[in-house]
Amino acid sequence: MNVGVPKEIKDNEYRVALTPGSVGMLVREGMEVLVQCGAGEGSGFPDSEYRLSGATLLRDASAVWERAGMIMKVKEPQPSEYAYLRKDMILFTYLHLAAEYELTLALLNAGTTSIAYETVQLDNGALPLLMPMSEVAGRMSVQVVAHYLEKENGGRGKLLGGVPGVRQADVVVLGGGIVGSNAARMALGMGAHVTIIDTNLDRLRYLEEVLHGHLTTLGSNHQNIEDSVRHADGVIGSVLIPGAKAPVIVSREMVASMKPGSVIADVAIDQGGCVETSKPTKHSDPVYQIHGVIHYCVTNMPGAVPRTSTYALNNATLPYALRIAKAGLKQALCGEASLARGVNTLEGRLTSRAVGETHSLDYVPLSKMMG
Ligand SMILES: NC(=O)C1=CN([C@@H]2O[C@H](COP(=O)(O)OP(=O)(O)OC[C@H]3O[C@@H](n4cnc5c(N)ncnc54)[C@H](O)[C@@H]3O)[C@@H](O)[C@H]2O)C=CC1
Ligand SMILES: CC(=O)C(=O)O
Ligand SMILES: [Mg+2]
Repeated sequence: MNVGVPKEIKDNEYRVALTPGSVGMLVREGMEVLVQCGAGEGSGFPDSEYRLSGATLLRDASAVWERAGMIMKVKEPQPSEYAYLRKDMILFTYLHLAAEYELTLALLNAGTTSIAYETVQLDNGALPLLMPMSEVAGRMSVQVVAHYLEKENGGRGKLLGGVPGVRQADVVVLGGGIVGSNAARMALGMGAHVTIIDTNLDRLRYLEEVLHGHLTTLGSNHQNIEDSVRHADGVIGSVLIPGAKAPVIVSREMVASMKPGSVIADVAIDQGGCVETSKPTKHSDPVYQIHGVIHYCVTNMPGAVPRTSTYALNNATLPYALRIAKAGLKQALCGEASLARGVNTLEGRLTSRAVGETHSLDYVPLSKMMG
């Protein structure tokens, strides 16, 4: 099977789907790997390293898309890439289809088989291909909050950790999963007071045990969210229902109750966001204000630290890519339930229940299509 790696074209997206080292692994297994010239530059990998690893370098994105049996990307295809989608190809990348109606239709109309990194799911519920980027985004979100709390950046001029004799900042983390726990660890490390709110009480028990510092854990309900958000200097949105649109748990009224110059980083924006006033932003124009509250809603946060993110992503995706490329898709899906859960569309049919329910589209369970 040919594996193709086009250059990412989303705003300020510097990650690349395969490192030269990963290309070498695929080539050693007998695959041809087609890499677009310049695809790795943003992550610090020149074309020469890909050539040494055995990749075939192609100048145009169209040539990579046309010749590859499996396209590996980082971000969901952008509208200008929809024309490349075909029936006889596998697309393996982040997709976030619950927040991408047009892309969902484009995949269905083209008959493309797509596997979303973020819905590959182990039997215990863990999301192994989302996890590394959630670790990055969770850690970054605290840098974001600290940055925008500074006066010159529009914030209320508060230091996360305070100083002796002056109260530290209050950071509220909505959803204590991978993003949330990484955010909490960073914020606690900087001396902030952190409140983590989650529906999963076992998760809160665990977090209370492993995290140290000024930490409060709260069950997720309207009252707890309203009270916490009102007093927060920073709010980090990190709830997820895998594959589905994020539940909106912070209302416009709650945002209006926050102090001017406080900051919301809605990391869950790639699934639609968990704050009523959130709308997607780009690295080139990352924030806007509503009710005097700074909103940061960048959908590809890890793209800003590509050297870390590309390696972290490859650690997780390469074993799956090797399995698909070696065994072929059908065989790989039969042998690997976690990968089968990642399939969102198969040959023009929607196989994700969560996406079907979000967009009111018919879906067919994968098991029915595989016979
Ligand atoms: N903007 C960006 O660049 C990035 C965004 N993300 C996104 O961040 C979000 C979170 O991802 P992960 O932490 O990996 O997910 P996760 O599954 O590890 O954690 C989600 C947590 O939300 C909790 N939750 C669900 N409903 C809730 C509710 N109503 N109230 C409170 N808690 C609730 C769950 O119990 C779980 O603990 C996802 O949408 C993911 O795609 C991840 C990486 C980068
Ligand atoms: C998960 C995701 O959307 C990202 O890493 O950009
Ligand atoms: Mg998106």
